[in-house]
Amino acid sequence: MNPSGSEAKGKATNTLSQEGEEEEERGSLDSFLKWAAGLGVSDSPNPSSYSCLGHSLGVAYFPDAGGRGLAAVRDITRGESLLKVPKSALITTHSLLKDERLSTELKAHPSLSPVQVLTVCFLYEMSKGKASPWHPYLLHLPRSYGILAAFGEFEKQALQVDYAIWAAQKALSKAEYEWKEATPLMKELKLKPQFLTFRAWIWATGTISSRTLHIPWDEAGCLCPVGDLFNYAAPGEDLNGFENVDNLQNGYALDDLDTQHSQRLTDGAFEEDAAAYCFYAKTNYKKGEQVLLSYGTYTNLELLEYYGFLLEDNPNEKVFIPLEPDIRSSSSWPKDSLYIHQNGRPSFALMAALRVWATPPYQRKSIRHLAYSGSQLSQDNEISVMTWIAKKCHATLKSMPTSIEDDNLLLSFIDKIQEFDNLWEWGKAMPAFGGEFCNLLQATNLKRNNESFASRRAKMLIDRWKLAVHWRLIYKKVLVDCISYCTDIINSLSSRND
Ligand SMILES: C[S@@+](CC[C@H](N)C(=O)[O-])C[C@H]1O[C@@H](n2cnc3c(N)ncnc32)[C@H](O)[C@@H]1O
Repeated sequence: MNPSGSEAKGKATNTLSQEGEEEEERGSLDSFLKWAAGLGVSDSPNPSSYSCLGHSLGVAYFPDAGGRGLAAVRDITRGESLLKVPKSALITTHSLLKDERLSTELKAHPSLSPVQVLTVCFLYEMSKGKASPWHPYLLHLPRSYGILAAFGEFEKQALQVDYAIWAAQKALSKAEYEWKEATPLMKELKLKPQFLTFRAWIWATGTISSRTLHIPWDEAGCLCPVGDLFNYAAPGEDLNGFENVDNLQNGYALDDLDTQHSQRLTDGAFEEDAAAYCFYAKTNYKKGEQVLLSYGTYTNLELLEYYGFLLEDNPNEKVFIPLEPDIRSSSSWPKDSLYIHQNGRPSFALMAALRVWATPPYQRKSIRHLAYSGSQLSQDNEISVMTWIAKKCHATLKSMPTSIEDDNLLLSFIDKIQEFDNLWEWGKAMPAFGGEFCNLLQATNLKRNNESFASRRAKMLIDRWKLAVHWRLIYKKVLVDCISYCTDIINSLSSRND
């Protein structure tokens, strides 16, 4: 272990393409960790001025789980204190407003939201370059974000599902609106031209949304040097055991347990007594393992929106299928409670709403309380609900432009895409995706004679495309699992009549 704690060995692995980036970054990383130690950040009860890491944690690369992150440099026991970041080291709107010019100019723009203000302050510091007191921190921030607001038309359409496309459009419109509103202030502050662009704004908002931690005194949150190097693990995995076919049929489903398991969703919090952001181990870790933080419960679409990644197995995933308006009007369940869980099981509310809807209107009033308490109404009712869901999932899958097999193939091609020097060569290799390929060409705006995927812009676009394809693939897999689940229930109920 490097004494600075900037490099952890063990289970972390590197890819070849990352090595160059790492080499480039290592210099700034060591000085960043030393700078943070100077601010009192430490993973040890006996802080060192040389590096803030090395006692419990070290920076390492996990290509399949978040890229750069923090690894255990020794065996760690659940509940142990891992890292403390003093209040004075947190980057908040308040700390940034110590800059007099910023503070004065801001007074003339009272309508900007707290997050807009933090974004402007952040870009202002970026624009100051080495003159910013936060320069060592700003230098090591990742340069690209695949957040939903960054999705162009091509990536949006690649999501294939209306509500996801709509969410991407909404994120983009919101970002555009907020950027335009904040631009006069940024001009008055004389930010360098590259920090005035919409691209810079998207990057800054992506950085802020994916790295800020909650603090009680500012709703925009804080940037937390070193504390923001923890990658994410979804909370709630341990609850999967609660749900099985029996208790679902009796009406108990994961969403009802949310209040129980939300008691401790995060493993880091600001502690007034310590005047520091404090991080604790949520589980036991072996030396070399990645230490993860649960930022909160998010569906994959929300993870894409705020963090720019998604999880293949996300216990908090919610998949929505198109529902006829009279299903919603026949019950009072909120729209966002009517979904399918990651394991293919319909949510409690979706089952209750469909049980009522599948009952003749004149009987609904008398059975509603039973359905709302999660009970099956009758065998016939249950079979018709399960049949309806299975058919709906099937029709939804059929209406999508590509199948699960297509998407799996496409994902493996996207992984290999960098091996092709030439876009047209790649296009020939995968005629099955002709339409999507043409759209990619248009989106990258690359001409026949300028065919490389090597440009940073093309690479970022392909990363976002991959995220979109991955998202729709997970969506489809959940529908397939839901069909199997409904079919099993139908078969089991029907066999009772035999
Ligand atoms: C707070 S930062 C974590 C540190 C970050 N990896 C870095 O290099 O600075 C959050 C970002 O890390 C990445 N990330 C975190 N957890 C992840 C995971 N489980 N899978 C993929 N990416 C993840 C995403 O890009 C996310 O926006």
